Amino acid sequence: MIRAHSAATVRAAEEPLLAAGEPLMARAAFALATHVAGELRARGGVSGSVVLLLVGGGNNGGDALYAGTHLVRRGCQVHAALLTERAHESGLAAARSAGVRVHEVLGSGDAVGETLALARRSDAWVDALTGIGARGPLREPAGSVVDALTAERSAWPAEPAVVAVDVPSGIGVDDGTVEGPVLPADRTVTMGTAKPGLLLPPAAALAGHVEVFDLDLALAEHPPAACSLTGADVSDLWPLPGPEDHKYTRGVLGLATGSQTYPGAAALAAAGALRTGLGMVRYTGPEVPTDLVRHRHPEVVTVPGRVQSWVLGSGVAPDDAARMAELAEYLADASARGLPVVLDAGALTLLHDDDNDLTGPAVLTPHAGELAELLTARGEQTGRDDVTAAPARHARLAAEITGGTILLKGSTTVVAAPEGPLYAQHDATPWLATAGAGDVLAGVLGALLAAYGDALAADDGTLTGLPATIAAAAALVHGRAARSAAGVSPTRPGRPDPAAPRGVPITATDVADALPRALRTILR
Ligand SMILES: NC(=O)C1=CN([C@@H]2O[C@H](COP(=O)(O)OP(=O)(O)OC[C@H]3O[C@@H](n4cnc5c(N)ncnc54)[C@H](O)[C@@H]3O)[C@@H](O)[C@H]2O)[C@@H](O)CC1
Ligand SMILES: Nc1ncnc2c1ncn2[C@@H]1O[C@H](COP(=O)(O)OP(=O)(O)O)[C@@H](O)[C@H]1O
Ligand SMILES: [K+]
Repeated sequence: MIRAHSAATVRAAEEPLLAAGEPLMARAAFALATHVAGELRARGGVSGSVVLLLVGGGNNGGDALYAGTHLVRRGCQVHAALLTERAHESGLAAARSAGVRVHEVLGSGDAVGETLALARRSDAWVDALTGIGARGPLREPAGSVVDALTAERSAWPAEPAVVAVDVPSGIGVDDGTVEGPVLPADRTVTMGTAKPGLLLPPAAALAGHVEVFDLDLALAEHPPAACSLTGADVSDLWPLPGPEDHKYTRGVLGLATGSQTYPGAAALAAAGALRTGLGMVRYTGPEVPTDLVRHRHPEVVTVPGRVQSWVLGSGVAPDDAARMAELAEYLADASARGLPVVLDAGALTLLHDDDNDLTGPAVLTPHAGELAELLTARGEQTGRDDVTAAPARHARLAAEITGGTILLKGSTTVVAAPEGPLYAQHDATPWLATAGAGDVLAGVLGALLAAYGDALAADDGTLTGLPATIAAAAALVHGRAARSAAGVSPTRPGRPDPAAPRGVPITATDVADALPRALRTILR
């Protein structure tokens, strides 16, 4: 699991080490210099390269100034552009005496022009304007300098290397928002632990490859603010059948998805669920989707009976009054029994009305537009663009309002429960943005929840965070299946790797079909 801690937690965890005289900055600076040298080596060589440090007024700038001393020793010509009145005092003194060329660009009257001129001669730029001490978007002149450098770089995308110190300066460190200029990095060297903004959209896309440099911070007693599951985490929680199992103990999922108008959603949710592995899928719905499900998936049972979780609403339009009334009934029944339930598409509108509060474990699976509608219906006027600008904040708000877990779909899927860590999963490929992909995801998620259904229904509070972890796991597996189907290799958020395979178009059915292939590489 990749864990990210808030700025306040990092400060609290650093405090005892600093009080004990641990040279944290010296260690951080050495690691930073090593990574900058690595980028230079990959681009032709370290010695003789020119490095520009973009230095702000705090310890983030201090990290870079000390790193500059190591780079000078490795034969680099190092320039430091000071973009504030004051810079880290001892770092600056060390840099000057090591031979770093210091430019007080504020005094020139043209900080942007002077920094740009230095940048054009450099093979690497080190972004050390702000770290966890930043307040709000970058102030002037740093903001204009970053705008100019970003424009310069987009003209020459491969050059120079950009390495961010701790975080790309200007991102919302704790919430992943991007409210002003930010220089996109190739690599972010982050100190002690990842920061939420390095995992959460939209900021995560600006961080490039994230390297966590271990400072031995005492983080064990501090829960992460955000995390990303890895394949190993998913393997750990995946339900594996044992010799004593039979189909009812493996989990039975009830699907109330699809409608006369949108029957395909029923078949796709069933495909996703069946290939996730569970004891049985029961389908309930009108004639057209029922016939389609029987035809496509003869293993699905189409008579009612006991279930351990429900998926409601994929392929149901909110104006389909008869089908919506059925969904409301299933939701009330699941709530009464404490069964986990997935609310997708049309079923999300059940929660527009605050009479339908959730009592059992529930995962809502909106995309940005559906989340905006839900929040607006519940009195928080929100547009789709507001959600995409601050996905984590809006997902958390919706979780608090409804009491459910929100799985917010997008290129990075964000999961938020009313409490506990946020999850950010960037496992898919843009090829997944295709009709019906969400129905497959609902099926995967419902199947996993069915396996844990009895435990969740009997829970006395010890499994509070489990639906969120399961939701993140479903997003990971679904994303990897999409990648496998499209033939795309693993990615980080951000600039596409020109050397990576670009992949091929896929359908939602291809994603369901690729689930076993993806699981083969995950389960071990
Ligand atoms: N505490 C320590 O000893 C360690 C700190 N480390 C580094 O120190 C950083 C934190 O240092 P600080 O607490 O000094 O804070 P920062 O250096 O992150 O930021 C504070 C500085 O930025 C300025 N600033 C704040 N908001 C700004 C904005 N919107 N636009 C422009 N300037 C702005 C402030 O005036 C101040 O000069 C970490 O991110 C990390 O890089 C690491 O060296 C590890 C050890
Ligand atoms: N740009 C993207 N990159 C990667 N995955 C995406 C992107 N856009 C959407 N997705 C994923 O594709 C799926 C689309 O689901 P959804 O919007 O519900 O479609 P539908 O309702 O047609 O099934 C979700 O899992 C979502 O996270
Ligand atoms: K920075």
